[in-house]
Amino acid sequence: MKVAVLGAAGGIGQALALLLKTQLPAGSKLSLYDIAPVTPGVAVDLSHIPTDVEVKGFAGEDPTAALVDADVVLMSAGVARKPGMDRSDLFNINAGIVRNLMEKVAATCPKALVGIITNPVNTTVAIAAEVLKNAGVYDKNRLFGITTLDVIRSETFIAELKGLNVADVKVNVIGGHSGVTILPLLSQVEGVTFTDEEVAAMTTRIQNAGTEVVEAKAGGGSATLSMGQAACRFGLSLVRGLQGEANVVECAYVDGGSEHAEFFAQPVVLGKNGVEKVLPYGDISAFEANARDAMLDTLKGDIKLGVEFVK
Ligand SMILES: NC(=O)C1=CN([C@@H]2O[C@H](COP(=O)(O)OP(=O)(O)OC[C@H]3O[C@@H](n4cnc5c(N)ncnc54)[C@H](O)[C@@H]3O)[C@@H](O)[C@H]2O)C=CC1
Ligand SMILES: O=C([O-])CC(=O)C(=O)O
Repeated sequence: MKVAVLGAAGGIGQALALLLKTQLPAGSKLSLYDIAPVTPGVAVDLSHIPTDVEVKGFAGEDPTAALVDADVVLMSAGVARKPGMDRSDLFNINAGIVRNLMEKVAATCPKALVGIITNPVNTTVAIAAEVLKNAGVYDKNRLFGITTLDVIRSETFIAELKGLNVADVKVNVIGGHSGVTILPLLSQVEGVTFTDEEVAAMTTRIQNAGTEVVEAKAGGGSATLSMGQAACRFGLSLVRGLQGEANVVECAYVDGGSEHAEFFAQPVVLGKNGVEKVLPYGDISAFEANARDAMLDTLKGDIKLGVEFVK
């Protein structure tokens, strides 16, 4: 199994690469690419960790060498937010970066499962899809926006509030990955009840959790370590699905035939070809149905921006 990380010298990329080096199955290959010249050095550094995962690093303008024979590509290349910015403010720089890297993915490893981390995810995934379509290699089951950070935050915050073991808390988060498009389905959390006030406050906290980190880092970037963990969990789930493990389920932002929008985050079963099955997200409360309906104009606008950028 070969996993390529694009943006591997960055805050997320280095954390993710470390976790993958220690957690990928024995015999895997880890391929690190970043425009930054330090990247081969990051690979040398990781290669001294005694696990059976071979690490190679590539720098410069062209990611092709890193992408050859990749089964999974995880992309965090781009710029991150500073206080006062929205994720959508990253579009001007990151849209072009994602487009250019996806052109290389389409040409070099068109069958790879691709997980997009680079923000604004609601839009960059649409950009990636358009590039793959233009190259004639689009397979909707192989492209994912990684929204796992919203899931692990929800699980952490709920466990804290209710005094639970976080390992026992499972939450689906649907929609997209910015502000009001992030919708945790708190009504479905087993064995937990929330007051209306708790639902409103918890939903807002989860939606603003990225900003919480951006402000706490005070100009030093956005979530990197928790995102490294989230992307590692999602990447390992992709690998487990590819290896034929049954019942691997994650929420992800996919082109899954949703009635709500062209791309919509919801639970999916992962398998040998990426999305094996899109799962219904189940019964939701009136509060959640209102929030879902209220997000759709924003989400569809974000997607349209990505489609139009490539066209
Ligand atoms: N999906 C999610 O839940 C989350 C997404 N993000 C996003 O992930 C992205 C990366 O964040 P960080 O790692 O904190 O940023 P960072 O600035 O620490 O790292 C980004 C890396 O991308 C590299 N890069 C820039 N242009 C490139 C190109 N053309 N080709 C290859 N590499 C290139 C840079 O050299 C740098 O090493 C941001 O867009 C951020 O908003 C961050 C947190 C959560
Ligand atoms: O908020 C940001 O800019 C980074 C991000 O996507 C997150 O932490 O969820």
